[in-house]
Amino acid sequence: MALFLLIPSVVLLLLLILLPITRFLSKSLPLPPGPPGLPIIGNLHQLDISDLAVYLWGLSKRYGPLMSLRLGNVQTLVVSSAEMAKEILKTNDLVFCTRPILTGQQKLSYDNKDIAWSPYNEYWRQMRKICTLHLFSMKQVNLFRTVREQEVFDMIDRIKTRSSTKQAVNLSEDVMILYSNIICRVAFGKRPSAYNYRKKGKRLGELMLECQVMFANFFYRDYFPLMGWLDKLNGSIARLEKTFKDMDEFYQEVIDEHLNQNQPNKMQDDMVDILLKLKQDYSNDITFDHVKGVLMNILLAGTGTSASTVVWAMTMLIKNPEFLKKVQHEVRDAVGKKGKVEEDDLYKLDYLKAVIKEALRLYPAVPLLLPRESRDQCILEGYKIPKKTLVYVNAWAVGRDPKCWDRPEEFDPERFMGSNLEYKGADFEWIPFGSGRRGCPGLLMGTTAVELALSNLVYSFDWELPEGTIDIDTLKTKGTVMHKKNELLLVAKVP
Ligand code: HEM
Repeated sequence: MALFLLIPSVVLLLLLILLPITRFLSKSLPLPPGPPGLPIIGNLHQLDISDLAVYLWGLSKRYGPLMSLRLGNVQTLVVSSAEMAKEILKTNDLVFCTRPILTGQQKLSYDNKDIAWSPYNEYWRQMRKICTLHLFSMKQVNLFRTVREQEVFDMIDRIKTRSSTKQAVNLSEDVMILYSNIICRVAFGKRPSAYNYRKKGKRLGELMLECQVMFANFFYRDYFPLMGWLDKLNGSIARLEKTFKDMDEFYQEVIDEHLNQNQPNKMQDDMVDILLKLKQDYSNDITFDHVKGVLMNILLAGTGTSASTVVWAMTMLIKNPEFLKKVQHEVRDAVGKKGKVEEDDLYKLDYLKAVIKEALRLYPAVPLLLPRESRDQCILEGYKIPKKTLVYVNAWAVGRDPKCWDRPEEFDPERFMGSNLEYKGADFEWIPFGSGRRGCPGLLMGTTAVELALSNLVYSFDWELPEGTIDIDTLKTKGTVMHKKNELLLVAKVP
């Protein structure tokens, strides 16, 4: 009996002694190394935001795969190797699975009532579970198959018309139109052009662009809480309010249209219908603001990411014609003279999938993933990571980690042939969709739409550089989604 009482007492005593010691030790541990900064602003003045992922990758070669920066008041960690990405996204996922509160994102997500920018909490857990089941599941993705096929075949027809005049095709523009059409039809039941009649308001495409600008905008209050007044003074807050109001009017119009049972030409069960049904079923938890927040995620997360992936894949294929030939051979062989690639054919196209994976390794659509924030203090590799540290996982750098990739700068789809690297994010040397609790829930929807478009592009045309063009540049845009900066202009020839 005495022993029965003695053992727990000893354990308790040890805990009482050890806990303060570990706390003390972890407090005295250093932060990960990083470039020295200036008082008050820290490293903010050094950041080259025109090509942030590449700039941070360069710095990490000097300071290591766990690198500290101080952005104004905000302690920041940049992660640049597969090994350390695994520490953040898997081993310590529960510590790093919340998002920072950022002014632009907070406003445009109705106070984080969305999925992407919501902090990690009970609301997010429920909403993500519900949306994964009802919006992003395989069953749901399959339901929208006809929309994807119609839109891709329409794009191919448009390119065919232009190819007969030998005009160069602006693939960046065509592919962006394609994915805006697909996402709007899947989400609202209509193409975006249906909303372009708006006289007072802006067109939907312009509005979406404005949201992206606001997401990437520098708000003083995010880094210097006492200097938020500067955001008012320089007009950032007024611009954000205006963007919010325009978007809100748009969502409201779409919702009113869906609530009106008599609307003409209505497609059955688009995403707004599903969200409105969920709002009814979970009337205590889901409001119109939640519906609008999730709509914002679908609109903005689903278009640019897929479009940039197709454009980078085509850029890489044109720059490496031997791989273009191989992938054309695979697709044309598998599909024969049918005239188009349908979704049923995609399972036969291993080489095409390898091309897309390799393009995503070298040009991940979201090169710094979405930022995370630590929910608690934690120790990594003997360094202290304080609570509320802003965390960037640099997928651009991870995809080029020489410890994981042979000839990392070379485009070679064959490295993915026969490899079991999967999209789901379990392999940390390749994380274009992130991983763990906050990994991309739209992965299946995104990859299916990318595979269908790319396979039809290489099946239907032979591609050449326009006359007088010697090579294609790989300059990138700034912002969360990394597009090719200069539009991809190519000549399409019907074989
Ligand atoms: C090629 C296409 C796509 C790529 C490369 C991509 C990539 C990503 C990445 C890197 C993240 C951040 C993951 C992290 O922090 O670990 C993300 C999050 C997210 N993506 Fe995607 N995405 C794509 C398509 C889509 C589509 C089609 C949708 C929906 C229509 C979507 C919806 C979302 C949402 C809602 C989140 C936030 C998840 C959360 O915070 O819980 N994505 N995506």
